[in-house]
Amino acid sequence: MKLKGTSFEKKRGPAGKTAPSASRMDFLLQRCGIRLSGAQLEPLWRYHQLLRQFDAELNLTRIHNFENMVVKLYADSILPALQYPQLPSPLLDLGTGPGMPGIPLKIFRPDLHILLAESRQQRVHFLKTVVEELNLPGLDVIERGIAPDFDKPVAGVITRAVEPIADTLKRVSGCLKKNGLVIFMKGPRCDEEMAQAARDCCDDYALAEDIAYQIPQTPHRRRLICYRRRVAAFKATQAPDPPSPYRIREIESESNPVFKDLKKLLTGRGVKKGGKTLICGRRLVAEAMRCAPERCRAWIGSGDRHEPPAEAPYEMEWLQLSPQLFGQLDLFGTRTPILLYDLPEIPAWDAGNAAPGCSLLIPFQDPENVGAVIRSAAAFAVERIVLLAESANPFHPKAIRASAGTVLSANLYAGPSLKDLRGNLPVVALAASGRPIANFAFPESFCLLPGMEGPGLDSRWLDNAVSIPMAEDVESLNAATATAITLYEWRRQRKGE
Ligand SMILES: C[S@@+](CC[C@H](N)C(=O)[O-])C[C@H]1O[C@@H](n2cnc3c(N)ncnc32)[C@H](O)[C@@H]1O
Repeated sequence: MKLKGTSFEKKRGPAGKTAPSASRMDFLLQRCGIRLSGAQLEPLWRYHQLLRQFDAELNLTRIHNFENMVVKLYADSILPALQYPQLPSPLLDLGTGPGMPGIPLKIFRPDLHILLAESRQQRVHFLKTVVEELNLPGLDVIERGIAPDFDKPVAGVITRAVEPIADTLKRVSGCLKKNGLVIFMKGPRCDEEMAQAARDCCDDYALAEDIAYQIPQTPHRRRLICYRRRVAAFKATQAPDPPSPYRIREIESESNPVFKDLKKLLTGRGVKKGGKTLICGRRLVAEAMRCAPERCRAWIGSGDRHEPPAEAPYEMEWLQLSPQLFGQLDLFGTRTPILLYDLPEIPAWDAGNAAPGCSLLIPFQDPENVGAVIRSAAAFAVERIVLLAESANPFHPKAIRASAGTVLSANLYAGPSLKDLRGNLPVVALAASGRPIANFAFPESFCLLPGMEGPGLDSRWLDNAVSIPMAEDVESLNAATATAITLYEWRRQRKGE
């Protein structure tokens, strides 16, 4: 992928040092254990350029050396996501200054909804410019100082270089939900602050994590200190909480229009038309609420009133269905509440862009195969998952379940139909007649094309096909299984380099 105003080639500076570039930034991040896709590197590089541009006038950071900026600002901001992957969302970055850690974190973890809170007007102006330029959904600026009267509900707070722990814990008392997390990015010596917090805030917060680590390949030591809130957010006005924050609607009749719309979501066509899906199963529902609370539209229950969990968004509706109606939606018989979930936009795939790595083209018509292959693609860190027009909807409830939820945060793109795939694409196809995979060296950049279930592959792709050896009397492997084996071999070769 080519970035605006730069190139991925290494450049030499005047003194023989490697000049700043996106590829140098990528290299430095990788040394810190952080791997970004091209689609993540581009906005980070753009952010870096804006930070440099505005810094001269606004004095945004004291770190100016390129390599230090990458390591001490961007890598430092991203590493909490590797140390503590269960980051909550929405996540308030309290005192973000020029956007640390919130902006690099958002680029690394696009699934998080991040609120950048900053009290100084000039910095707010810079943040708004960055947010507009990067155009990342789920990245907002809160232009005010956070105090206990700030009552927008959040599931977590993260903060770096702002103030002592106890002060922040008190400051977020109006917005942090019960069981929410406050994550402090600290240096190694913060025991005194923690002792103070234990004295002042132990009724409202419990220490949940204390993770010591080092920025890899550097001597810089860090600590991630997390506190879990034991109590509900206090309203600054002390007004009593309403009995339930959710609108509850009882549905008993098959002819209820809301129920009829829900039933349509049991087919791929209904999911596509309605722009929504049903997520079933306790773990997947919790995962979806954590990753994208803003997409959660309704909590669908039956029988005993299982309240939505504390991290659920208040705007969500609560539908209570009769057991008979619920049974019709409970495709997998989990008997646990189902989530009505807004689909994310799937951007169009740019086939002309020879981006590095693997673009997995999916033609499968069985939603379970689509889900299973997305799960494998996530496991083997495929760069792009391209859904061809023939593919079943990846958000069909069966696909979501087969993907074990990985579809909710996968790098999905919408591709053309099989017949419109350009003949000059660097396609590696999968076919029983192909050359044995063990003798094949995967190129740097390619499109992996498995055959459709049933008809298999169009003959125009057979020249560059690989096959997985099987016992003689077996006709074929399941398409998703064959793809998983191929991805394993691709990854193995890449690691061996
Ligand atoms: C030392 S800077 C750190 C900025 C950033 N977190 C970083 O690590 O680079 C602290 C920032 O927090 C902001 N700030 C301080 N108190 C705040 C509050 N109560 N709400 C929002 N922002 C605050 C300040 O304006 C300043 O920009």
